[in-house]
Amino acid sequence: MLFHVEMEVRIPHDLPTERADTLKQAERVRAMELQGTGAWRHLWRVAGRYANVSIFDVSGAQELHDILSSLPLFPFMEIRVAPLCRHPSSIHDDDR
Ligand SMILES: O=C(O)C[C@H]1C=CC(=O)O1
Repeated sequence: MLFHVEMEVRIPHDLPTERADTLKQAERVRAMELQGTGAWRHLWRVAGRYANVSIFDVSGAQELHDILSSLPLFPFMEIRVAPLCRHPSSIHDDDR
């Protein structure tokens, strides 16, 4: 099942830089792992914002929640999720 996910990162200004950098590095490693498994199918930076737009391909809402809530930056992210289904006019075979 596909989900459109938008993540906005809001790291508090009083979080020590070292801690923030460690979390960002851990997030990067985890994001790359999840892309490798196919669960995190697409990842784009939103221009001009510390935000991304992503497509997740997971079994359902519970798996998506488990993945998102275990991300290192999860405590500092505002996340919006939209479930996706196939568009009848899509010409792409992998839109499901
Ligand atoms: O930078 C972000 O958008 C937040 C997060 C998502 C992937 C990653 O590496 O960090």
